[in-house]
Amino acid sequence: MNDKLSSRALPWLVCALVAAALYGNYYVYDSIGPVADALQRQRGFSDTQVGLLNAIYNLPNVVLILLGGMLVDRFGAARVTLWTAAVCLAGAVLTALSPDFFGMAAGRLLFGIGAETFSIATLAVLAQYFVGGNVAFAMGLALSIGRLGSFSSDMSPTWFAAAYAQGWQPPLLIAAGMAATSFGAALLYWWLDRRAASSGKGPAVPQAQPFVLRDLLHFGKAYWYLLTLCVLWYSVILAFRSTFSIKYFQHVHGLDLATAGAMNSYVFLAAVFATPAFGWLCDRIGRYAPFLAFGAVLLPVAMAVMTLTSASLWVSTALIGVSFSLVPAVMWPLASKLVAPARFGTAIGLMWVAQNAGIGAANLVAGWLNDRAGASAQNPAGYEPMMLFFGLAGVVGAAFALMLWFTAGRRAHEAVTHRG
Ligand SMILES: NCCCC[C@H](N)C(=O)NCC(=O)O
Repeated sequence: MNDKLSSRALPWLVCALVAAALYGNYYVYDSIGPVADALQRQRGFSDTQVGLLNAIYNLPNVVLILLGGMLVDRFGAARVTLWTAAVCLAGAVLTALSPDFFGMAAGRLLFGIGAETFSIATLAVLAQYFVGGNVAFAMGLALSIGRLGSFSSDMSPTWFAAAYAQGWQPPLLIAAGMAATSFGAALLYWWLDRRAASSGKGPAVPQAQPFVLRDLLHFGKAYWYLLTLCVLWYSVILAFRSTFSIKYFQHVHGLDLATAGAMNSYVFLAAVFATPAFGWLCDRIGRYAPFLAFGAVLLPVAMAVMTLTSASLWVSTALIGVSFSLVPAVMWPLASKLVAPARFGTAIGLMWVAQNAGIGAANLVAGWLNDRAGASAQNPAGYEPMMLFFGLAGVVGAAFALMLWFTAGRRAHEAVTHRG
């Protein structure tokens, strides 16, 4: 491998491949929402079953994320990225080809088992290759390309209208194709990493930082407020935007599938550009907690506008778009400021464990509420309990963000780096 490629271009080439792998992975994650209505009409799935297809992604990860972190430490980020991309591909193929609900759920389970560990491994890859600098920018960039995958999934009813016209299965086969692309990118990265390692030009692999239960005692109040916000905010945003929103737009606001998907997609599109921009802005002015609180408050406001007013869906979509761009841009850097660097792995691991439990539960509760109230195109009012549930969760999340701001996020607090 030539020296120039190793020293300058290699980290960015790795970043591009990781981003491409994340693109396919996020596309598959969001592929259920656009076919939710078709699954109900053509296969007779209830909303509880539709919710379960996404909940089953999260629930095993309540335990597996910790194991995934250990796998990355034990076998290295490159191998785990490749293995988990293969597991995700197998899951996506099984989901698309299954003749019944149980096979499909098994596919989504397999995909979930691979996907969250895959995400952790990709973060570890970037941390290794950008140890000399630009790590936050590289991570923000890769996350943005992942969001582009979510955007593409929501736009797929427009881009692949012919596939959607044939029913629920062709769109899921396209998702399986995206998983194959993600695997291809992971394979290419793994090959590049091996070549770099064998020529002595690979990244320095950092000392493993295992999950240490005792560390939790050292986290201050502000960390627990942030964790609670992380659980509630991601539960609302992902259970709503990635599972039920397209169907909700179709049934309650009378949009056709392509328009509903496009409306949902603008949230992700905004995040592609705005997340790194907000991150840059917060870094420049050195304030995080007020921006986090502002983003968190916008979510229940958007839910209220969507449910209680006759304002155009554009208004609530714009509000959710700002929230979806601002909160992740601030949450992860802020976490790194609230705990000592040596405990950062434990802090993030615990946030993702709780986050997965929350998103899984929110998908199940929302589906159950819709079924109980008979939510459908003929009974749009049946969606009200779900929206109330999401609204209340958003309000509690915003309250924790405000508490975080007032206890540990004032200007004087943020001027000093917390030592945890
Ligand atoms: N691929 C969608 C689920 C991502 C969950 C993951 N644990 C996470 O929080 N990623 C960061 C993000 O904002 O997507």
